[in-house]
Amino acid sequence: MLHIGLIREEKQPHDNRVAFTPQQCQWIIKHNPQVSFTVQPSAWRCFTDDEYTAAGIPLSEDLSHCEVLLGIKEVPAEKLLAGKKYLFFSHTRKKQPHNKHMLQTILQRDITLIDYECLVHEDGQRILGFGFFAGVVGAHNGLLTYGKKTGLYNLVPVHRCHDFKELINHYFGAKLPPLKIVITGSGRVAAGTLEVMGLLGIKYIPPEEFLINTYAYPVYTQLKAGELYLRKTDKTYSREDFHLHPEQYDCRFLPFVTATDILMNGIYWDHRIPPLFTWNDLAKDNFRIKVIADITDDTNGSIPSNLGDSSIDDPVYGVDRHTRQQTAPYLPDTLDMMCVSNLPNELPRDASQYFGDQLMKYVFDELQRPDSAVVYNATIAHNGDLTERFEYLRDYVEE
Ligand SMILES: NC(=O)c1ccc[n+]([C@@H]2O[C@H](COP(=O)([O-])OP(=O)(O)OC[C@H]3O[C@@H](n4cnc5c(N)ncnc54)[C@H](O)[C@@H]3O)[C@@H](O)[C@H]2O)c1
Repeated sequence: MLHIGLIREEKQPHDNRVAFTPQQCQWIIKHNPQVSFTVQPSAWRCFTDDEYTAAGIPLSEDLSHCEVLLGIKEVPAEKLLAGKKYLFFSHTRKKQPHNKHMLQTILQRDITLIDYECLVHEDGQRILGFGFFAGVVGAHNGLLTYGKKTGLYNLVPVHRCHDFKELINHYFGAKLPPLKIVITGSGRVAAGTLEVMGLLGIKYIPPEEFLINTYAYPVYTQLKAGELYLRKTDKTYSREDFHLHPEQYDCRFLPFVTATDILMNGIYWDHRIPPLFTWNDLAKDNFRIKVIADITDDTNGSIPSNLGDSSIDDPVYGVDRHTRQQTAPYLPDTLDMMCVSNLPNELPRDASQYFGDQLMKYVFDELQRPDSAVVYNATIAHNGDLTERFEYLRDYVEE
């Protein structure tokens, strides 16, 4: 038998997502009679204890009989059970200082830690992630903010909806004014934003036409890395080369600041990649963008006016384009920034189901194979010792 426990999220503030929904647990047990689930009760999980009970999944505070424990966020050190195999997002692989004590405890307690973030397909693409629903919520929030700012229309906040289906119902009959939206990126976040464009019937326009034309209806364009960056020396773009040497590329976004009302930013970014525009560009009269949904969300990162995270309850702040200071949002001359860092928590039931689907399809069988390379490559600690791939964390845990 394989006993799997779904742990309660204990990190503050409490996360409301879960690795498997009640229906997914039910489905797995039906098709894998050798597997059992136990769920630790939780008052803040997006699926209630009663929903698990109704699906025939037992609840128990005590998970000591489970070999595998599934969570989402980091587990507080004092809650870690010795000798268990844990899967969660540990945020330790970049030696994050705030998680050092947790990893030290994992090693002391002979725990095996498999990090979701390190589970990748053969081509290096990540198997698990919440980006799609971050994109959905981010795009919605960008549109909602623009509606509030201009007073032209109203949208309901996503977290007031029970789930994505209810959100889609709100879209029936929604009529948006003519507005121009730029979406950046081509990953899961971008896919989520495109979903919202499709649901609202916002029309795609190729970038070169978007730049010069005006439209009587809402439109969007998408800028992928190939359209955003050019190598300084020969004005070409090669994906492989860009990933290796992004500092050798210029960003070509600038013309779009004069032709765009809402920017939905979903690119991959690190500090070597040039920002989309500068503070000086922002202060110019021809800067047209009124709202930025910065889903990528790096403080002073790809968007210089990202002055830090906002929250689901208070998602938008204004930025004065001249003083560079944070202000109240929705003022006539502010640039309004939506910089929520945990967007999928606004649609936790759908985000959890999507996550669980990927986990079921691509990880579940691997977990039961003793020689799985996919699992091995994501195993940071095995029975209380760092694995070879993660040996580079030794100085971090021994500091
Ligand atoms: N605000 C939120 O709640 C939230 C939630 C999820 C993700 N995010 C952020 O959104 C951004 C995009 O996430 P995603 O899920 O779409 O990512 P993804 O992994 O699905 O896609 C990233 C894109 O960037 C490209 N890329 C990958 N490595 C790269 C490199 N080294 N250099 C340049 N490009 C590279 C990939 O080819 C892909 O097109 C990330 O910064 C992520 O942290 C934010």
